[in-house]
Amino acid sequence: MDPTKAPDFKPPAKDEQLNPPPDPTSSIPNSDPIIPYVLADNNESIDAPFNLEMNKKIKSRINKSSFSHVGSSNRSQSNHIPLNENEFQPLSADISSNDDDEFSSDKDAPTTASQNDIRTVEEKLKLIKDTEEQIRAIKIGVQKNQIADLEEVPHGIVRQAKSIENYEFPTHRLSNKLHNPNKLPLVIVACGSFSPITYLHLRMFEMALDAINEQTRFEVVGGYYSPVNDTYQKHGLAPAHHRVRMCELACERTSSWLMVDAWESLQSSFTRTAKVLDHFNHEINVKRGGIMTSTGEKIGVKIMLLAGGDLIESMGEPNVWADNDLHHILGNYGCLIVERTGSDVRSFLLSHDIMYEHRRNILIIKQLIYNDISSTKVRLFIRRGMSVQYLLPNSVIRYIQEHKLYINQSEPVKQVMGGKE
Ligand SMILES: Nc1ncnc2c1ncn2[C@@H]1O[C@H](COP(=O)(O)OP(=O)(O)OP(=O)(O)O)[C@@H](O)[C@H]1O
Ligand SMILES: NC(=O)c1ccc[n+]([C@@H]2O[C@H](COP(=O)(O)O)[C@@H](O)[C@H]2O)c1
Repeated sequence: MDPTKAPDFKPPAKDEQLNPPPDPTSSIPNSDPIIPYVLADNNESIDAPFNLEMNKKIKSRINKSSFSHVGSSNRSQSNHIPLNENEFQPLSADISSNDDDEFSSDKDAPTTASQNDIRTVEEKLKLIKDTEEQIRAIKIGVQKNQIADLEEVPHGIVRQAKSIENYEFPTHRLSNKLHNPNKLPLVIVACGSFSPITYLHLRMFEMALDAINEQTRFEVVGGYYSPVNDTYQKHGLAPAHHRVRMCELACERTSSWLMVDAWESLQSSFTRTAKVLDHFNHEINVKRGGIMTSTGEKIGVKIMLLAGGDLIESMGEPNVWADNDLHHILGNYGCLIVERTGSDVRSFLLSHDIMYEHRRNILIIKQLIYNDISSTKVRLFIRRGMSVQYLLPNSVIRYIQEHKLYINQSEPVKQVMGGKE
């Protein structure tokens, strides 16, 4: 739990620079904050549907900005990640009341656009509407990928290497292409112990997926677990290669979009979460050049940290996270926070200066069906010979049994009873 106990942990100094600094080749794509606001959500419930009026304005802006770029040299360089703000779709926050005037005057007096352009705009809007309707029609009911016959996925596929020399970034479920022309790509990364991974950890991603689809203009193109390194001093950590493998078994046979990345676990020491996210940015945006849009252009993928309320609250504890790291994580990437039973994440965000500063890049996800499966309790049940059926996937239970994990450990009563160390 306490990274200050990690062998290489140095207490953060004020204004400390990232040490070592992030890979200089790893430039963060200039991706927009997510919407809607979290604290300033205009009294709307967090699970309110996407604001249609705002959506219309954004679409209108998209059309305008794409027209303004037609023929520009930037646009024709199809292989670069847009780092120039002008090349991105507008922020909801950028759409001011002046824009409202601009939009209404466009409607009344299209003085600058030719008739041809207007037809193209209308056609384009119709295309967007049709695509959205199609997507909406497909999205009603249980999704095909949710009922994929995952039991058919072959057993025994090991994707992650056990040493950094043989490491390869997993991309077998990372989409190559954005499906929705109105959305921006997003990869979700969950950092944690996963000792062992449970159905709660799997559900967290599904909850995040629903929230992103409903409330933001991002399209999820991949999801990753990044199990923490063995040097992270936490009770109950099984060796990293077992935790990676259990995550892999859980993903391969229960999900059609989740993957496990062993990079963090294969490092020689504890890697701060800010650097782990830099690694994902490097692999996805720098090395792969982002993702293809429906128009064949490559754009940067936004990367966000997925975490539970307890992890976020640890950001307020002294000496656990460096301020610079928090600015880096929340400012350049962003955070999806799954509310944990009994924790008041909104009040915490309000009280935490750095979080509040980056609140537009943070989305709180309400658990509509509360799930509080705890890895600590699962380990306890295993030690006591009790059933853990239906708390975690069978393949993971089988693996724990085969490798005799968690049977000879003891953990402080305080941790088992719910008080984190
Ligand atoms: N009940 C929960 N609700 C929401 N998020 C949770 C819950 N339990 C765990 N998480 C989140 O899951 C991620 C991975 O958790 P991690 O495995 O590090 O701890 P844990 O699940 O609390 O396990 P342990 O019991 O070993 O402490 C973290 O972001 C954590 O906040
Ligand atoms: N300074 C940091 O980067 C920092 C501090 C505390 C926890 N973490 C990360 O949070 C995750 C979960 O931690 P816990 O299991 O202790 O809640 C781990 O992946 C850990 O690496 C990072």
